[in-house]
Amino acid sequence: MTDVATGTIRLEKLTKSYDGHGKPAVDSLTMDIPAGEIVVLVGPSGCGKTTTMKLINRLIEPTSGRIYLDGKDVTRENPDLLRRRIGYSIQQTGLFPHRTVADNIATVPRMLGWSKDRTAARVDELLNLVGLDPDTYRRRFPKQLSGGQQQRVGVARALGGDPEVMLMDEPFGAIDPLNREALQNEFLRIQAELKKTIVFVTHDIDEAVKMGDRIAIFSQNGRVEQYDTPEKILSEPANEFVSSFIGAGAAVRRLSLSRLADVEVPDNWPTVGADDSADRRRVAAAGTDRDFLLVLDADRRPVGWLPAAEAAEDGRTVPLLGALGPGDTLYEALDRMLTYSSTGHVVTDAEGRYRGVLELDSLRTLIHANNSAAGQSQEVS
Ligand SMILES: Nc1ncnc2c1ncn2[C@@H]1O[C@H](COP(=O)(O)OP(=O)(O)OP(=O)(O)O)[C@@H](O)[C@H]1O
Repeated sequence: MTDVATGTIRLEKLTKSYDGHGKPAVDSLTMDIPAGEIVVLVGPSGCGKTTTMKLINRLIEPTSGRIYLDGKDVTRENPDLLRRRIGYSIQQTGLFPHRTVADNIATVPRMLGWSKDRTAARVDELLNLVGLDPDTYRRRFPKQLSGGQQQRVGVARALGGDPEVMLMDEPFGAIDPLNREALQNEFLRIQAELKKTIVFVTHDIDEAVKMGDRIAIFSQNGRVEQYDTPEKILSEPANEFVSSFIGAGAAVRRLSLSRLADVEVPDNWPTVGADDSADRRRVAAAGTDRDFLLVLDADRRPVGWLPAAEAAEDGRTVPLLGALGPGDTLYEALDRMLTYSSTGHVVTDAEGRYRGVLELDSLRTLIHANNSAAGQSQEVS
């Protein structure tokens, strides 16, 4: 087993029975968790998600079965040593209330015996990584932070000793939807850089679809009903349990898996330059039946909409609403269109330059293509 990638986890027939409680909390669970991926455990309350996590880092001991890390059996390894290789962040953040943010983040580096300088540098690096200014936050105490900031510190602390594996138990559970989305996005950005092996628990299927490279749908007693990519789970649920767990709206959820960077956006919208003369603007307006022309600056960055009827006048534009970038998904595009009822939505590239304009009709075409690719072309029509 020498060629196993760092961070690979294998659970083999893992069972946890609590004394005096009939059925095991986790019953003979076998699961391979590939290195560098986010695997999301999702399922109803009491199905054994948290127990599985705690078995992985040996916060609780299995009744039977084995745990392998990097191909090595760690079922009997010293749990303290094991936990230094595995970061753990939980819903209630578990921050030490009487220690500063810096001290909290330094927990594992200290345990590992890092020097003061190396630890301090690591704390600042991690604070920057999770989007908190070190000078502002390192000396604060947890209660002087908002819930979302505490979550960020929790994530930074879990990353402290640069672990191979991160276990995250509903890490964004207690956060309001807006901040939750921001944290999810930031976490995905961090993960794109760090490529840790992450086991992530949630009860929210939307969060699972967004965060997971793979999703394990648990039913009861740590029984896995399906372990697959989000695409497969949404388009080919393995059984009734999975179908009912993902609920209605699987086709809509699947939209959140397609990014605008990966689809073709119509780029034939009439445009004019911000410095164009009134004459040129008039010619452009005469050549289209659109009500608005899109105005681009010298770098082809969209600056506003020009009403075609006033194209020859002073060139005053109407502001752009809800421009879409390459990281936005078809789901976000649809949401934007329903929120702002304007006809077209500008799509830009990573540099903010004009790529095209999406309208409800062109979006519908993309959605159909997306659903056909998943083998279910009839769901959204
Ligand atoms: N210390 C314990 N003693 C006895 N039973 C326990 C103990 N901890 C958990 N259980 C039981 O084991 C089962 C699985 O619990 P677990 O916390 O893993 O579920 P979960 O899927 O994480 O649930 P939730 O989504 O509600 O957090 C439950 O039936 C629970 O009551």
